[in-house]
Amino acid sequence: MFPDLPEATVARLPEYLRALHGLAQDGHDTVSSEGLATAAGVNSAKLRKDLSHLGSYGTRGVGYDVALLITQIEAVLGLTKHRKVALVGIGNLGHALAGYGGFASRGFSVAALFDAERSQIGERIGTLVVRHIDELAEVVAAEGISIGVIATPARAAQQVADQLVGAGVTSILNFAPCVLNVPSGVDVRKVDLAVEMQILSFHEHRKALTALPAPEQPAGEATGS
Ligand SMILES: NC(=O)c1ccc[n+]([C@@H]2O[C@H](COP(=O)([O-])OP(=O)(O)OC[C@H]3O[C@@H](n4cnc5c(N)ncnc54)[C@H](O)[C@@H]3O)[C@@H](O)[C@H]2O)c1
Repeated sequence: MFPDLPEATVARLPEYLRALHGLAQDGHDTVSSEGLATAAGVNSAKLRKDLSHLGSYGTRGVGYDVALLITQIEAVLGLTKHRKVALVGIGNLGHALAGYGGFASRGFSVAALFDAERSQIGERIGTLVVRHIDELAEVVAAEGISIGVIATPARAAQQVADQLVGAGVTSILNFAPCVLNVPSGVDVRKVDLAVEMQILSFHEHRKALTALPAPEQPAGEATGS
């Protein structure tokens, strides 16, 4: 289904979905492309093109049906199926992710927690208990887990990725700052806050440079035509 959907469009669909859920909660039945674009933080021409890939064009003068568009986007993203996630590495970040209650309403549940450190094993976080990484394969199979989240130090991440793949996980979200090698058929997404900060640093740097006063022209030199 939707084999030609551009990756950039796929990346924007969750933003549209978030905006649509907000509109629905506020009692809106329909929304214009401009209204949805503003709520999602993209430009409206891009939004219309993205949604046309789904066969959704809206109605002239009315806009998009909010409930219908939510259903269409959830179907494309495969969110009609609740997905179970295994979280590996229950340190600072792992604790924050394990305790975050916002995943369930977005179609996911953290179904199992793993760590390699004996002192962490057995800790209860919410309704889950941290298990040893050696139990990964057994739990992934029993729970039907398809997504793994890596929140270990970078030095352990490749080994953990191999264990996840070996256990049958086919999608990995990697928080460790390193590149993972995985077989074809396994999808990896990376989240790196430091990279986002470095991009913002670039913009700060550029703003500072463009704000500098133009160098003074030497006396007597022509300044233009
Ligand atoms: N992406 C981001 O925005 C972001 C932000 C903060 C941290 N990080 C990264 O996330 C990772 C975790 O950071 P943290 O501060 O929570 O680290 P941490 O040291 O507090 O926790 C890491 C956990 O991984 C466990 N671990 C180590 N090797 C393991 C293995 N082979 N199998 C299972 N568990 C193992 C450790 O026992 C520990 O509990 C790091 O790679 C860090 O760089 C990413």
